[in-house]
Amino acid sequence: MAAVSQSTSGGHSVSPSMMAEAIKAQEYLQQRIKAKTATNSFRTIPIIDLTRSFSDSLEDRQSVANEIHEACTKVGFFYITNHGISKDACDAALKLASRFFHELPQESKDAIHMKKSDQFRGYEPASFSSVVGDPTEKETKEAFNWGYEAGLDPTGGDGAYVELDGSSKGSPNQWPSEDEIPGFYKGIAEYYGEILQLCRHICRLFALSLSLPETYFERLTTHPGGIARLIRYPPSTNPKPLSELNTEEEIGLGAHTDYECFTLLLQDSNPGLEVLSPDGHWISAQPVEGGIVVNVADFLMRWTNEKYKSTVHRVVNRTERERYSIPLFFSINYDEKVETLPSCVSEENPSKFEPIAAGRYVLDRLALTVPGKY
Ligand SMILES: O=C(O)CCC(=O)C(=O)O
Ligand SMILES: [Fe+2]
Repeated sequence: MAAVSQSTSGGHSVSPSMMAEAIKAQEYLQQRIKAKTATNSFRTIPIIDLTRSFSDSLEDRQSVANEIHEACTKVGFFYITNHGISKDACDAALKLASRFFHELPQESKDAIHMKKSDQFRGYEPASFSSVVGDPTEKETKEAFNWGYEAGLDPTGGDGAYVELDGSSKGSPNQWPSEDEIPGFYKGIAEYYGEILQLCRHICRLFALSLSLPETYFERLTTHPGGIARLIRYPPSTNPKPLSELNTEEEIGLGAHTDYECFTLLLQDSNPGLEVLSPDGHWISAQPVEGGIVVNVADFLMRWTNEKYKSTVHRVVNRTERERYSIPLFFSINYDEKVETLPSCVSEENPSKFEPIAAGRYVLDRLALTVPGKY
């Protein structure tokens, strides 16, 4: 998850060493936004056809994993096609996003406002939060955020779900009333369930891509972290093409990296997502027919000893139409404390990182985006 509603993350205590690491990660992000290095620069985002990943042949599955390895070491972003989620299911989810923002009266949105949640859930009005943690940095997006609950998981989960801070409370999700938006929960559950299972499939490919046993991540994803959001970007009031000459952008979502393992992003047919090549060029992640965007996030970058890249991105709606997107930020079980992956360390390349629990890492990053709080 990129930073959302940081002003609601109260009560969280940060240990000095973890705090130092979170500060370093934040500084590293700022460096990447400003730095211009030719190393690892890219101009296109690879498209990976998942057809062979569903094959009975390990060789087929490994060949897709090899493409993922290439994309993650070079770009940190890729599209997947033939992923098994139908066009109808994707269209239905995007339609639900539009219904949420259009059909629900403002007072009903306010009734589930994110400030009522200590877990970043619910309705997030435009400019309520900013990924850079600076309230003067306005963003045009508005969103509805929810997280994993066992009822949304087609496997039913293992009953051991915990939140980011390691506590297990009841579901902190704030759902709109069924009377006002009939079929909303059911529609969300259908889409979320499919995406969650796709995330687990991708975990198997990630394992193969990192020369690990295919089932390596399975026991770590029995009650995964899975914050998702419906996002609406209003039409641009002054559309400008993506160009080096335009420095004043109408920022939908500021430049950031995601914090978890990886993100699966469904976007509608309007462009808006832009990915920063290390040489300073913004590359448009144009919608691809039937494609879902996958990007490596910071926890996975850390877990792979920085072998896999978590790449800076932002959203600018350059059209006169509304844009909708639905990211899901997939994490291993938040209470799982892990060391750098064994295939990413060697005598010549020792681990750069201490073991850390997945949820703790995300929470420390979020905490830092509350100006003056820690
Ligand atoms: O809306 C998009 O296209 C990207 C959203 C995103 O990057 C995020 O929510 O972290
Ligand atoms: Fe993001």
